[in-house]
Amino acid sequence: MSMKQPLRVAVTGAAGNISYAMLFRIASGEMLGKDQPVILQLLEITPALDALKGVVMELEDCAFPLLAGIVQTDDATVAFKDVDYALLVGARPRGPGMERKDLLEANAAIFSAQGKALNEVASRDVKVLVVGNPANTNALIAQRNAPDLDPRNFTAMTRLDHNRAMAQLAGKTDSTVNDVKKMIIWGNHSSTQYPDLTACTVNGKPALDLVDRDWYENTYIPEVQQRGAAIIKARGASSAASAANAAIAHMRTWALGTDENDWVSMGVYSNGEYGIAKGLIYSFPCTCSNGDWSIVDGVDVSSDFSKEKMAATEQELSEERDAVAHLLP
Ligand SMILES: NC(=O)C1=CN([C@@H]2O[C@H](COP(=O)(O)OP(=O)(O)OC[C@H]3O[C@@H](n4cnc5c(N)ncnc54)[C@H](O)[C@@H]3O)[C@@H](O)[C@H]2O)C=CC1
Ligand SMILES: O=C([O-])CC(=O)C(=O)O
Repeated sequence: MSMKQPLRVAVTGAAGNISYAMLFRIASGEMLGKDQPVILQLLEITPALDALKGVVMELEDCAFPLLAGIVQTDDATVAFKDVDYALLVGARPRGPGMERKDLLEANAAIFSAQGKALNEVASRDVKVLVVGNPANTNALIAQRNAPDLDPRNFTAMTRLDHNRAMAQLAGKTDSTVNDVKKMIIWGNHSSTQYPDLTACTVNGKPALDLVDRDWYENTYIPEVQQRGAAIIKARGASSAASAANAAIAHMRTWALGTDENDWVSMGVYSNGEYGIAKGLIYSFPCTCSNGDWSIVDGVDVSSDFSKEKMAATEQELSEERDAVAHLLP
């Protein structure tokens, strides 16, 4: 029997596709460690509570030794009560031909209500990951509606983009993802994101020495940017298992730390780093230790190419922020 106290983990949209690929792995210890019991606090909208009941029955039937309790509710103040981790997944997914920001109108209100609920009842150290799209701006909305919580507690998921970028590069260079270090996704989880290989290495060699500039600019970057849309086209539904995997990895890294000599990409609160407007939730290269993240300092962003790409995705985030100004106290 473990001696650790259970941690409380909220998951919203708990009867949805991503959650179905995620909850069982959280309950088995893949997110917070094989010695860390968890209490799952699951939020759904009222019409989905029956479906949620089925998911909970399955969680029970796994008899996970680390699963110390399950709460199922349609009330955010119940779901977020005293939570240490909150994975905000519940939101509408996009369909073919849509950009993620087209979901802003449908989804933004969810995150202002949930920010307020987190502010009211969550642990003061709660670590929040927003997965629901458009993730960066939804994270901004939640953060601004939680004035009593540190803005650093609110993050948005670009780990899936980071993992996609590593996998595509490993494939191209005939290596494995284990050989790829110091990948960066800058900016928005959208088609303006900038997958940057300037600092990246493969087996210790600069990635940009191993690939053609033309492939990098005209094939690689657009493929990473458009990978979500390609999956929607192929599957008829947006990525779920890979999104769940990235959410678990994001939280695990935040809680348990980054590997030596490497970093991850996280959408985090900008304090003006790299000249990015203060207050935006922008994806930066980050290291984590002791349950805290910090933005990696000193990455070379001096090329015109990098400057342009970083500014374009910042501009899009500013526009999204301005479009939801009415939800930003
Ligand atoms: N940041 C990222 O990298 C990724 C983000 N996503 C986004 O994640 C979100 C969820 O995707 P799926 O699980 O595939 O969708 P889904 O439609 O299968 O599930 C969403 C669930 O959220 C629930 N929900 C809706 N409003 C809610 C509310 N106010 N409170 C609690 N639950 C609520 C729905 O009832 C549904 O069960 C979408 O917005 C999708 O675009 C998806 C993949 C990657
Ligand atoms: O593309 C989408 O709408 C779902 C998503 O965020 C992704 O797969 O990156």
